Amino acid sequence: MFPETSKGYTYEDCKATADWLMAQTNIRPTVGIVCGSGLGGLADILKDQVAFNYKDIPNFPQSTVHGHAGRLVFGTLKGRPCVCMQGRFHLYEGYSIQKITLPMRIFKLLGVETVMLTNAAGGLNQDFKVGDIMIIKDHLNMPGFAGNNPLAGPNDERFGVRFPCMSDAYDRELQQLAMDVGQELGYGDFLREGVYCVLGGPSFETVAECRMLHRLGADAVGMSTVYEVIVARHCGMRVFALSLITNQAVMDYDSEEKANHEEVLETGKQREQQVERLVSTMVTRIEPSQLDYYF
Ligand SMILES: O=P(O)(O)O[C@@H]1C[C@H](O)[C@@H](CO)O1
Ligand SMILES: Nc1nc2[nH]cnc2c(=O)[nH]1
Repeated sequence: MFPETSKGYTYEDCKATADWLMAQTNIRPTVGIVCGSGLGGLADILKDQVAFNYKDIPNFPQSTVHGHAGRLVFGTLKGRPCVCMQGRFHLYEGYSIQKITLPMRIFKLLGVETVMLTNAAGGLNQDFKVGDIMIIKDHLNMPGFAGNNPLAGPNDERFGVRFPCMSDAYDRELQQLAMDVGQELGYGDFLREGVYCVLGGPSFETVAECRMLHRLGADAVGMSTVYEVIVARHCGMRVFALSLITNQAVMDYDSEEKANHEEVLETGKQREQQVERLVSTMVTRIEPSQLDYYF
């Protein structure tokens, strides 16, 4: 009933999944949220929850990474209908790039207008500290340089154009909103902005790689988000993204530091509440384009 094609999923496959979800809940989300490693608690702030395990959703992959629960949660945030991925998919889990970005097209078909993505990342900018929240203003798509792009393959114009622009990928009004909300909440001391660089993972970076990425203009390095951003922008959704700097990238051969997933999850736990408040306050200030939504 829900076949996977060699090129990924067709429009009809995505629609079948969206229709299946809409038949199970009458919440019609205008905001879609993606939780990064250790930030799954974001989903818990939704009220009136209707949640689905990924394994029960037609076409959905499974979460295989510790810190990614594997649930799609519908609910409301101060009356705003939202959908939240409590756990995302990564290339290094062995899924195709089309498969890990499938939820963005399903968001679109559910009626989502704004996507808010979070991730855990290593800090390359020497002014950044562990626990800083970096508002992403741009990205470096390293796998993309080698042709690994989620839009490779036949283009379906029902989703978007063949050659989408990416110079405006990260919505500037939403970046400003994040800065304003962050200041109001008293987060000024740990709120930053910068460029996120994606690598394939799952191995963390060598010292030489970190030095190179920093020189190329990256402020933080991670293993996700960029592919979702490309697919979300292709189908016309507004995008906001942030990185929680969970560890300092190792830039020095004398350093005793070793990047590890436990530290990533631990930093996530320590900053989860602030990330939740930032995102939830932003959501309450984002105006949906149509006001006749219901839930
Ligand atoms: O899903 P995100 O990008 O937050 O996860 C990061 C990258 C790896 O999956 C993991 C490494 O600790 O955290
Ligand atoms: N690639 C990469 N991903 C991360 N996710 C969290 N920390 C890191 C890091 O240092 N490097």
